[in-house]
Amino acid sequence: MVKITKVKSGSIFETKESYSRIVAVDNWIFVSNTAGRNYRTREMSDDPVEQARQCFHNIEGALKSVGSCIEDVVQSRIFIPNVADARAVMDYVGERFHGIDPQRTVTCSPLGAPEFKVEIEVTAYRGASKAEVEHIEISL
Ligand SMILES: N/C(=C/C=C/C(=O)O)C(=O)O
Repeated sequence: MVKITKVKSGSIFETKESYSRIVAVDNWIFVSNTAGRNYRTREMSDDPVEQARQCFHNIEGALKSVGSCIEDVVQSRIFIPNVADARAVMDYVGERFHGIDPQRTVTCSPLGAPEFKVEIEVTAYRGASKAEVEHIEISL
């Protein structure tokens, strides 16, 4: 029997707009597009890199709640509305994913409101961090 776990993490929108921070289907873990807001205090920095830091904090906490971790991430989608913020944000994201190397999509397109400078969505596979990984390098 498939096991499905749905996690709400404190964003007021999770209830208002009927979504989960995480839906875990057996070992596959789908994390919603996550803002750089502290959901408890409702504080959010104006600085895009600080927001990215908080996005990772939120995602890591959510993954932990289902027995997973950032090292289990296999896919990432980074949304940065302002192209001018992309270099700094992606340098930070690159540091955080160093050695994890998930699949990645980056897009510079509008988010729900102008104060959101970055949002991050990931997919993880519980236990991926402990799996044997074959690294292949090709030249295209
Ligand atoms: N994308 C999101 C926006 C939420 C903002 C907020 O709680 O103010 C999210 O993280 O779900």
